[in-house]
Amino acid sequence: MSLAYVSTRGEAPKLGFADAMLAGLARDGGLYVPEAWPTLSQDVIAGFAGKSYAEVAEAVIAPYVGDAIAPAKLREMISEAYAVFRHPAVTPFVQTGPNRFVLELFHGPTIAFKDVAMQLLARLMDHVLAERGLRTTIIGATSGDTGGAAIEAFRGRDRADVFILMPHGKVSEVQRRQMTTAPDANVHAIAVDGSFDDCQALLKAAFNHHAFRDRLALGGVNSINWARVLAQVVYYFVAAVALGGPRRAVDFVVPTGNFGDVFAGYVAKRMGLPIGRLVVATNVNDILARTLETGRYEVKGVTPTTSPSMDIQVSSNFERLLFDACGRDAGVVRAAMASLAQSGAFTLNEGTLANILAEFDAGRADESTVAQTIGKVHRETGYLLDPHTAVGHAVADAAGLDPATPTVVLATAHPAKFPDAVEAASGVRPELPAHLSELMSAPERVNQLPNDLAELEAFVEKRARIVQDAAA
Ligand SMILES: Cc1ncc(COP(=O)(O)O)c(C=O)c1O
Ligand SMILES: N[C@@H](CCOP(=O)(O)O)C(=O)O
Repeated sequence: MSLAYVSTRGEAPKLGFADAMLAGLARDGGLYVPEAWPTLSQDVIAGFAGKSYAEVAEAVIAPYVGDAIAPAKLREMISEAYAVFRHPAVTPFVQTGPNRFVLELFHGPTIAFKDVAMQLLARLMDHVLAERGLRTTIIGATSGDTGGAAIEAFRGRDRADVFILMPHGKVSEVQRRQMTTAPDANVHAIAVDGSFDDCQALLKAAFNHHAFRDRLALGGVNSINWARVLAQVVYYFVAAVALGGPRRAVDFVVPTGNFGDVFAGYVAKRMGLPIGRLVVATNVNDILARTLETGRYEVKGVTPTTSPSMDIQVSSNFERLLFDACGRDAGVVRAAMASLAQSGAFTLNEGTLANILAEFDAGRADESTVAQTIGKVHRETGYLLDPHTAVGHAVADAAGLDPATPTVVLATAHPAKFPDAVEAASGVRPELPAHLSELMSAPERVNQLPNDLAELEAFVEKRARIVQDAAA
């Protein structure tokens, strides 16, 4: 049997795994979550020691998939997805201090952690679409990394057209080129005049326009899609077990923007993984740190930083945490989201905030701290952090964590994605891995659009093959 998935806003139909994955956003604007958290026994978790990444992935993911995909097919897709990674461990560690470990999540094709989930998601979606004889039109929003990973994972696939919205002029050159140099006809990079939050709002508005959504069979590859978050749960198990779990707890510090990655850590904990603290690390765009300090989630303007992928104010997956932390009362979530839409803020009640603080800590790192951290870690260990990982490393330094507990900082991007910031902080210009050697000279193809839903919809309608098929 497949688990049922419910919307955080309680007004969309319950779906099985495959339908929730194809739906992306729930029809009531909410996010799908499993009706209950599957758990793994401590013996099963202990048994992950010595297993390959793909084997652990199968054990963690299968309970969420149930009979929606045949087990042998699921195993095959997982094995293929992680075979494309350039490191045999898929997500190896580097030690940067006593009991401090950096978990490198950037050995996939686009050298950011998004590949870990996207390589699997593309295969899962393709499989389900092929079984059903369907096509999808994917709209994605990116602050820099999701877009490149999605384009790489879906390019050339016959069943999906992909439209990626990026904030014009606000991603790094490497990130932009990863989105604009794919020659495949089924992928479209769109530079929007606005911020990532504008891109994500456009995406959600397109999904909430049901006539458009249905005509185009819209699909999502952002962390609004439950399957994206699910695939990210795996590396928490892999990392914790490598450091002695489940016999001892491990703390995780997670560079955070849209709250998908750290929410995946929360899911791992709900499943039975002994995680000590989950630390939300933000740059100066610190809505999440402020929310945990004050109980008030309040959107302010976005400040550009050297960690542009985390220049986010409206942090989509916080809605999933809110749903759990308020006792899964969809009415509370609806009220909070209505208040957010109306006044740009909502306030958590005491019990909900206490439930969140029981699991999470938070901290922020400003720009000079990020630069100092890159320089210091490089001087002391020879290791180059990217600016997003440096946010995590700096927050870990200040978080007051128990020194006897291993701390894992998630390394979410390769430093060569942000060479200017890394060079300025360390004096060393990081080189792109060899497989990206053509990237900086390949011709670019990009479309520019205003921050306007009607224009976006017209652009997509004109190019999506699903519309052309229907007209033929
Ligand atoms: C390099 C990098 N680090 C951290 C984050 C933040 O992750 P999340 O949005 O899952 O919180 C992102 C964007 O998602 C990113 O691209
Ligand atoms: N930082 C992300 C923003 C989108 O996050 P997602 O996890 O919801 O896809 C990016 O790099 O695009």
